[in-house]
Amino acid sequence: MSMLHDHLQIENLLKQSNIHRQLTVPQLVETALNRHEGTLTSDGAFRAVTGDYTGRSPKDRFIVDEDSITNEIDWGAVNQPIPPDIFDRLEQKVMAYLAEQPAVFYRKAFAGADSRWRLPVDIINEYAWHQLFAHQLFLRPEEIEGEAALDPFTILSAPGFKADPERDGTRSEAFVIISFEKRTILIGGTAYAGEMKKAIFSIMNYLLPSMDVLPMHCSANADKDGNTALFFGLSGTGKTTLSATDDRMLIGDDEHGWSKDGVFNFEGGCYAKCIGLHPDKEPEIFHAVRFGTVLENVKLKENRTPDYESASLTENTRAAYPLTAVPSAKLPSTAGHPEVILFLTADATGVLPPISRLNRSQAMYHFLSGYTSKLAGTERGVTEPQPVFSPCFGAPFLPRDPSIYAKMLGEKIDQHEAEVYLVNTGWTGGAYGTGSRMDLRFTRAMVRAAINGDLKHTSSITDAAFGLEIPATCPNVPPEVLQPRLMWDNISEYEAAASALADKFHANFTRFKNVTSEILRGGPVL
Ligand SMILES: Nc1ncnc2c1ncn2[C@@H]1O[C@H](COP(=O)(O)OP(=O)(O)O)[C@@H](O)[C@H]1O
Ligand SMILES: C=C(OP(=O)(O)O)C(=O)O
Ligand SMILES: [Mn+2]
Repeated sequence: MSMLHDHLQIENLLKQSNIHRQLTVPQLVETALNRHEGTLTSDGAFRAVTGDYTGRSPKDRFIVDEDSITNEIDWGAVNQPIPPDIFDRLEQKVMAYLAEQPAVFYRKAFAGADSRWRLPVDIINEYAWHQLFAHQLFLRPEEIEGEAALDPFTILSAPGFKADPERDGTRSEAFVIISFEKRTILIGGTAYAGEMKKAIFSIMNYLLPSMDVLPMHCSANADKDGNTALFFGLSGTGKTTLSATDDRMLIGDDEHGWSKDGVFNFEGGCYAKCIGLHPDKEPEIFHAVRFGTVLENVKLKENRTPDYESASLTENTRAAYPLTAVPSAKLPSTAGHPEVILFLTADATGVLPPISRLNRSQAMYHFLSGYTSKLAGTERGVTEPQPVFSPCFGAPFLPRDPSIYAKMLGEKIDQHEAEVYLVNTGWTGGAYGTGSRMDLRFTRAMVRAAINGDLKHTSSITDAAFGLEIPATCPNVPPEVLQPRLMWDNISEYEAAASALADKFHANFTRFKNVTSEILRGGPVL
């Protein structure tokens, strides 16, 4: 490393002759191909392979422990502290590393469709395809109006720079470190593109609550009259899949804010899982794979058509495309106050009903619990569904205490009289291994019925273990599918599994101190 680059500042780095600024999509694709960063597929998409890191690496993600934020961060396994001097040294090294690369890519982009809460993001990438990803996922300068209200953050991403844990103070060669005071995100050692967007999401999750906007790990869509639905869910539960449908306008597939005026997307694109992608089942996503789209870790056949069935590189194969690639997208991606809120959960025990209506207590209880499963691939080391309680259905991205977000959601639900449903997109007829994943067509029919109001006045059956109100009928869904106990071959096995899951809910909830009795009433009745 040359001494010349000691104490390099970001502004100086950006003045170097190796910097390519604001390249267009064709320039980025061409450059990435020339640099052998990936291949062109038969549909004109750009396919990249990331190597070792094919999902997020939560154990390598840190927040710099700085005076101005230390009392506001919910420190722990999700938000791991790292000292400022370690960050400073590593930042110098990463900048020196980038300064020595033959080419580095820079662009200005934005997060937040509503300018009042918009964050400018300066993105500096070692790889042209990462810059293409950033172009597609964040908002582009040419498609926004108004001055961004927030001060910018910078992403410095150098996947080829591997940290030395002994010397650099990281846990491994990979690191994702957020400094709120320096307004910088430092990424190295991993080429998984999702780290960039989820780091910006984490920053929005820190910044917005104090501005009276609720940041949410959810997708959103709306009908022509602006009636809005939100789909909360941890990775793989169906946010992207279920929000993309030809009868509603897509607002966004993953990250939104809810302000006093309605909902707005943070992003300018989608990041869809594409394992098993099929044009009949998920046409909007399938047809978004075209020139400009980034396919990440998708296996290609000999003739360069994507093999969506193959998980040989990872289960967590991805397509990154702009909202403009989705015909039903609403631009700019803002919408009214939600009327219907769906909590998506992928229950690997096969116990939770595929859809149930939640009263206020249950809505709060289930939002705080955030019960679901981590599905294979999105996080390093997860290879089969792993039951998890992830508060607010997004714990990995919440710098603050979950109760802050939950309180805001409760107030907004009350104010706007939103209806809340719990939707199990996971297993039925038995646990993972014996049962099967809920049929996507049925889930779509249930979601549609909930949004149309068809489930409001149907008679219902109260679930014996969880006290959840299960509609007795739903258009286009066989009635037995709605009742988990009827789907299991052996009722006593079902009952044992239900009671075991209820116990897990109770045990998990002890982590929340000072919750009201109203919220506690929303828990399992067993
Ligand atoms: N019943 C179901 N509901 C939703 N998704 C399902 C269902 N069954 C299978 N899937 C698959 O699960 C995955 C859901 O992933 P995705 O929508 O990308 O989740 P998220 O956006 O929440 O991370 C998709 O690959 C989809 O095809
Ligand atoms: C990209 C991710 O999330 P999602 O599956 O929700 O899009 C992720 O968790 O890394
Ligand atoms: Mn998604």
